[in-house]
Amino acid sequence: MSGYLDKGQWREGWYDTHKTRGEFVRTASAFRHWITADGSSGYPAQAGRYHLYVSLACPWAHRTLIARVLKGLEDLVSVSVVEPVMTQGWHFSEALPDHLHGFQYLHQLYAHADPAYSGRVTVPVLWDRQTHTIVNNESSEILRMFNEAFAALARTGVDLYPAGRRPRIDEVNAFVYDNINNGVYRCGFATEQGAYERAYERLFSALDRVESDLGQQGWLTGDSWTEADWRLFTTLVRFDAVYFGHFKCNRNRIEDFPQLSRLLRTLYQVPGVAATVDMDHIKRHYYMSHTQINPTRIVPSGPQLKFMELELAPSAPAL
Ligand SMILES: N[C@@H](CCC(=O)N[C@@H](CS)C(=O)NCC(=O)O)C(=O)O
Repeated sequence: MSGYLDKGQWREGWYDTHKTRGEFVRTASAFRHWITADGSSGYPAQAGRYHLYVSLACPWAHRTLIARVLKGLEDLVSVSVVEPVMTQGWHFSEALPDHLHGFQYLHQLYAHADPAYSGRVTVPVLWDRQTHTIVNNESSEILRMFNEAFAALARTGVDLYPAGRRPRIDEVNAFVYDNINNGVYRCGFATEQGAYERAYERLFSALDRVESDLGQQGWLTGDSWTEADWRLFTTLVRFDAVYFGHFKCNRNRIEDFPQLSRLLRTLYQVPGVAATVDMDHIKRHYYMSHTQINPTRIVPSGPQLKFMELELAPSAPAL
């Protein structure tokens, strides 16, 4: 079961959708410090200083793991992975330990950063070994920091947010976030029929629009991928296995959209990316953690996912 911290104390509980007429409204991330190349923010980009906490199930955390791999930051930024099924929220185990503090629960990390913290305990979390605090727990910002602040230290010259395309990337990100990334959650976590139906219409009309745009230009913002494509990818990769059934996003599968499934297959093939996709964590997390949606906690055996059956390029490294 999930919950939240109330002045540093753990409490069980889910999002209260009564106040919002059955609609799921995501809360804003609380830690918003910024790592810079020159350290003027107090958080300089340095090898070995920062530690990333992720769930392999979570699409927001997934963006940061992908950026870490594409930039080649594996030796610079270390990682701990939480267990996929929630008990007192995200937690660790012998198999998946907290490499830095040996905590049992992620909420202990939040309370360690701020003993009076009130709010949800979410992944991803970027931790600073030097100041012993959470630098940032907002995935879109961690992604940008990995891209920009670490550029000089990175193993690759990949630029996920090229200067000339920023306005277009920002525009696409806003549309994809509101309607698709968060849109699937709005369907799945709706607690009234009307709220669900509105979310469903909005989600599929957005997918139709992206499908048609992709037919014109190949990638979301031009002739090569950027962070905008990767931010869509983490939702596409979970869609047929989880959102279609568990979140009732079932007008079509991604497999039924020629352009969206092409994008999914192509991005999945980029070296290093397949190792960041853990379908077992993804399925177990959603089907076993959201007992308000799936009380039996049975994890479906299917579907067969064609994009995962393709042979990978031999250079793909492990996570
Ligand atoms: N705005 C955050 C959202 C992160 C988020 O909602 N993560 C989910 C997992 S997919 C989480 O940790 N939820 C736990 C909870 O809300 O209790 C981000 O993008 O980093």
